[in-house]
Amino acid sequence: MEQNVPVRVTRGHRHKCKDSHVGVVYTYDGLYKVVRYWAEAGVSGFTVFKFRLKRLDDQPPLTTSQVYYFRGHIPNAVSEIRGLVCEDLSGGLEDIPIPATNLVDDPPVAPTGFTYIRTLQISPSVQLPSKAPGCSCQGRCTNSQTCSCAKLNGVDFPYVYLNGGRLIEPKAVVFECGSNCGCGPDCVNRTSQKGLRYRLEVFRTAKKGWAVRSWDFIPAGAPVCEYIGVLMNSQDIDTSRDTNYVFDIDCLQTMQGLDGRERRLGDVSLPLHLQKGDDNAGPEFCIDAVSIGNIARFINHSCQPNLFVQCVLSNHHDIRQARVVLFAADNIPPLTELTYDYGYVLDSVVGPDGIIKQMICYCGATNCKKRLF
Ligand SMILES: C[S@@+](CC[C@H](N)C(=O)[O-])C[C@H]1O[C@@H](n2cnc3c(N)ncnc32)[C@H](O)[C@@H]1O
Repeated sequence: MEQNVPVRVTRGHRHKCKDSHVGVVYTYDGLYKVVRYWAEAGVSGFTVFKFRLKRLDDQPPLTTSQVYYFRGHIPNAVSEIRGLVCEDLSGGLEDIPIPATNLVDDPPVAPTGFTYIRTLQISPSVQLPSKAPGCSCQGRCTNSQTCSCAKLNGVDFPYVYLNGGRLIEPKAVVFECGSNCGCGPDCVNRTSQKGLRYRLEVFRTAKKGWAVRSWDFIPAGAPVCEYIGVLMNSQDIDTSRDTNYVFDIDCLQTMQGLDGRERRLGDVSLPLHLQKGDDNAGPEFCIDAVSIGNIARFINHSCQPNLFVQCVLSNHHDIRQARVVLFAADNIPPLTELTYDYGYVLDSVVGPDGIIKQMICYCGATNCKKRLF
């Protein structure tokens, strides 16, 4: 205090959860200044020195509040869910129900205007690629020297058998086993094909519409969901209507990286045999989830996301129609909003009238670019 040296504060929160071995969760709360100290008798009669600390300005928001928040509010039953407006948005299609909550609108409304589907719908104008040959393994693929799908990924399987399968690192494209493979549904190289694993909730926000969070801890590298909608030719998209739910399938852009993705993924390039086509031509296919889609259509953008987009090939090997799967980029604590980087280049979105469109970003990240596009 006399030398005016700030101190770092770490707080411990008692937390009985299976993910904490010591029963305490620690959060770093930033730099504080000692503004006063004094001595008083403690509960056992000994003299105890006490210090009053004041948090310094211009620091990231406190994380302590998040710990208290998620500790108290993970419901155990439907009846405990505050602001429930729909018990299962998937209408029973997913193995785990997806409740929707709304504590923002008065009266609270449920998400409307779309139909939930679990698998991609194919627009009649889209020609599907021919099927990939597949490996000849049986049961589970375990030998990366003999599994032809593992070999396509380089030296080893892209996933490890941990928590139901986790991606070791982001890749240009992940080759999974598909319909012509000899292995079964438990194969680790089908990690992204196994449906939802976490209890996800769609919740209403004040400024971003609907959003998604998980009640469960999600470990880094775990698949969260696939972006599902209608697979369309990009040129068939009617730009005069809502294009906010259209995901361009562009593995080159995804991997060469834009802003947040670039930092996270580093210098990754597509395997040579997949580098065909004109890079500047733009994506040929997209997934339109405006009126038909799954949970992924509710996931918002963040300039500091906790999910990343991974292109995955399973039944065929045409990257223009790769599956788009969202994986956890970090260990994600329960009740944290799930987000990914939409990857827009600023001023790249032009309306049907030829005027550049802009959208304000409300992600709240310290490095927020302030605009989505
Ligand atoms: C794919 S939808 C995501 C779900 C959407 N919030 C909803 O209510 O259905 C994309 C739209 O969500 C909103 N959105 C997503 N991320 C946002 C952000 N960081 N800031 C502001 N709006 C955002 C924008 O309206 C965007 O066009």
